[in-house]
Amino acid sequence: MGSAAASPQPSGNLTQDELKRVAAHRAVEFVESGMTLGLGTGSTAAHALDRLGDLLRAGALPGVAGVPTSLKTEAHAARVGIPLLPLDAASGASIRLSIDGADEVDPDLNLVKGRGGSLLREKMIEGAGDRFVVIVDESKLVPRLGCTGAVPVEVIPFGAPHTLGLIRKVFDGVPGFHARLRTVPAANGEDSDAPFLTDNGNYIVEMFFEDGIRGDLLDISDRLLRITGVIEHGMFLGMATTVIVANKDGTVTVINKKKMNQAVSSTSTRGRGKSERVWTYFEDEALLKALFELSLDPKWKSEGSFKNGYLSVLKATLAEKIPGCGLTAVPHIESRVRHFRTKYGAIEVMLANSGFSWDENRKMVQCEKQQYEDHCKRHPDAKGLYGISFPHLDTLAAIYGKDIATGKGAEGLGDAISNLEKEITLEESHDREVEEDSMSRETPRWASDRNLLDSTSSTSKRRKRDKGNEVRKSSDPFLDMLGEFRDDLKNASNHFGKMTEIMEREAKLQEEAAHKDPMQVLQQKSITELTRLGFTSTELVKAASVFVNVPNQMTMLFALPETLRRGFILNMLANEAQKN
Ligand SMILES: O=C[C@H](O)[C@H](O)[C@H](O)COP(=O)(O)O
Repeated sequence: MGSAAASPQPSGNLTQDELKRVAAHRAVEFVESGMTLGLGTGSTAAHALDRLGDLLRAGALPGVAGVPTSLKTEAHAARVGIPLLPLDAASGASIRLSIDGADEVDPDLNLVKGRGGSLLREKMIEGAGDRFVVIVDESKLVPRLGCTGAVPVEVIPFGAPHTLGLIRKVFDGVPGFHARLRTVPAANGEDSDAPFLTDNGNYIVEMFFEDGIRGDLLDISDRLLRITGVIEHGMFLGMATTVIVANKDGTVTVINKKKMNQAVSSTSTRGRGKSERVWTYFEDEALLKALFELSLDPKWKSEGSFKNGYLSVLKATLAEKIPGCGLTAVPHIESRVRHFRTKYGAIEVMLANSGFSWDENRKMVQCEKQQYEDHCKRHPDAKGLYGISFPHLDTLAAIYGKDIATGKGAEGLGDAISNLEKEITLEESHDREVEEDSMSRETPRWASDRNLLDSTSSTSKRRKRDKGNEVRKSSDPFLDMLGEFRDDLKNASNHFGKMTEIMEREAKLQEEAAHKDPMQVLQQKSITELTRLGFTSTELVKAASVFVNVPNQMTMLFALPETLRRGFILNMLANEAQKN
């Protein structure tokens, strides 16, 4: 969509209202010209209305119209210039997208709405559309619906005390439950007897729970709706398709319902039962938090690998944090950890290639769709990442990449070693687990530089290399050389002082290379030179891609005086980045 003004940039110390605006502006990015929208109600949705109004007035979204979920929203939308439609057969069928706030969002993206009294029209309109995007600040995320305040129920005024009694019966015996008719505060701010009236002229019963609603929400919903005086309740079950969360630090997490449902491991563990399980956002968070904590404990992680039994520790932690979650060490947790490690690696591999970048705000990889699809043909682990938020990248980097953050060699060659170590650590971690479990399983294919450039390397080749330290050969000696070089870095990387060893080995490689094809020699020489010049592993890989396509760049590198070589490569990488 077009944009009349920039979305708010994330930063620290945002107020809750600013966070609401951040989420709202992000949601408006989903709006396209010609769309009929469901327009939500409340302080968060109000920011979306303002933003839409700005865009419409700037001529950015021709043909957009909205169906308001309340009288207040109707007035607001009219004020900011959003054309309005009533909810009739035509508009109901064509509502492409609704954007609205919520009072609570649970781990399954069920919502409590209606604390502003607009739940009935909201449910009608948002239920009629194709996509329902919910916008909240982080404070709205709850472990269970009903944790933070009232769950409203719209009832007809006739016989309201009687209906209230029937509602109470549904929760008979539930400790701490109570319900009351909502009233409007008197002018002096104190309680009054005047019932609150919805836009539809109805009353609201407010239900309160001590620690949220426990039990089957659909069943509870049915029981409430079977009460004749009840018109609708504020539990929006299974309706949200996307939830946009503005986090305290101003970053945004986009949780996609489809993605959550697809978030099952594609890995099969033979002989150990099915690993398929839908993980909620909160379960993922709890898992990664526990994994991170374990990674800090040398009893459970050392030399880049988690130790036997760590899955059981994770299981116990999750059982304590999320009672009743029923997550098992194998296959559930094992499979999910592997999923995260694989996707983390896949993202790292993508980001090492030109044309891919990381959108810190949306927490997703940015690239052209075609480029992504081509990449996936060579790197299937990257599938399922296009346009999907991956909020855990930083945590995973902290878990799997923290060993490299030794503070030594923050720049230059030390950095190159560290970065390479990071990838090697990931590979080691996987192999350790393969040994733990003799069952056959997929092997992540992301932990080798070779995969950055050549997808022809097979699992069996890697296994052979890993287990027997045999020298591997691929169809491309240049890539082999990169791999060997990496192995050497791995061996030497425990201490920066081992650089001499690496360079000696490099000299030997060069000597060996002298008997090879002149192009190979040049490639080896170039990579050694780039390493000497202090380029990181990511830069090395990018440069290698250029060298493969434009060998003259290597010739030019050595034609230049040493002092100019680093600048030359930086320039080459910058040009390459611009091209993509
Ligand atoms: O009736 C009110 C609506 O359901 C609102 O969407 C909900 O109460 C959230 O409002 P706010 O964005 O002001 O927190």
